[in-house]
Amino acid sequence: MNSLLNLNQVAANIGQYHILHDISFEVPSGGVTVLLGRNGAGKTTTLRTIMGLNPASKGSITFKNEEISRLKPHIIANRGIGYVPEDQGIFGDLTVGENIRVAMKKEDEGTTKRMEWVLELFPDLKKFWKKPGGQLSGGQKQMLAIARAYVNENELLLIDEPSKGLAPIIVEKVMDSINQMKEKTTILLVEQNFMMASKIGDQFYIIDDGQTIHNGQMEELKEDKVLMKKYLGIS
Ligand SMILES: Nc1ncnc2c1ncn2[C@@H]1O[C@H](COP(=O)(O)OP(=O)(O)OP(=O)(O)O)[C@@H](O)[C@H]1O
Repeated sequence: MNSLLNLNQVAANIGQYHILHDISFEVPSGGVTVLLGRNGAGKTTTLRTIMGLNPASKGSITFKNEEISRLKPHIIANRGIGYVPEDQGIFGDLTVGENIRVAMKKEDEGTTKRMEWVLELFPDLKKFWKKPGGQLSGGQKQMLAIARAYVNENELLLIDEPSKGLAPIIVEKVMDSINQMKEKTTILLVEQNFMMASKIGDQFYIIDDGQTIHNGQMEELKEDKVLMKKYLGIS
């Protein structure tokens, strides 16, 4: 098993509700793996389950061939998985610089280099370094959320719907940035915007009603109108 992350028959509950029934997929090292599916299919819950925020009730989750499904979220994060949640998780009262600093796990050369790189990628963050996070535009908040995860020495980034609520032109910008980031780290992306996902994704898994039901290369999916209509509602 050479995949970076592997989920095998994972189930998870939220309170009394069985939300994930059978999630199985692999994320190879490098590139972008995309989780697709309709609203409420279980994509966000899958990412939360990987992070231990919503622990798995059954099945196995391995990261670099080690079982992580029974570990606490901060331990999982320290193993090298960064998480950009759907609500971005930035501090509205802290400046851009402070938001990045509090996210840093180390202040070493590697962290400094990654920070410099990500500030080149998102020049707005440099420009608004002293501005409170709460006063940024939607796109800038998304860039800040991604930068906070990227500055740490992670081998895998989980990014939940980065296009959500953003204007098309800003979506393009965020997409270009993730495309550049994929040269440096492995990305597991949840995305409803199929156009965006298909441009940057290498392989995909479709989740429906808490189960992984189909997977393949993104190039193939673009040609499969029947599948897109049936599970993604795209015609
Ligand atoms: N706190 C909660 N309590 C009860 N049910 C929940 C809770 N959070 C999510 N769910 C349910 O779990 C299911 C999966 O939700 P999830 O957010 O993982 O879906 P998703 O595929 O990410 O969709 P979306 O893009 O709409 O967020 C949905 O039916 C949702 O209603």
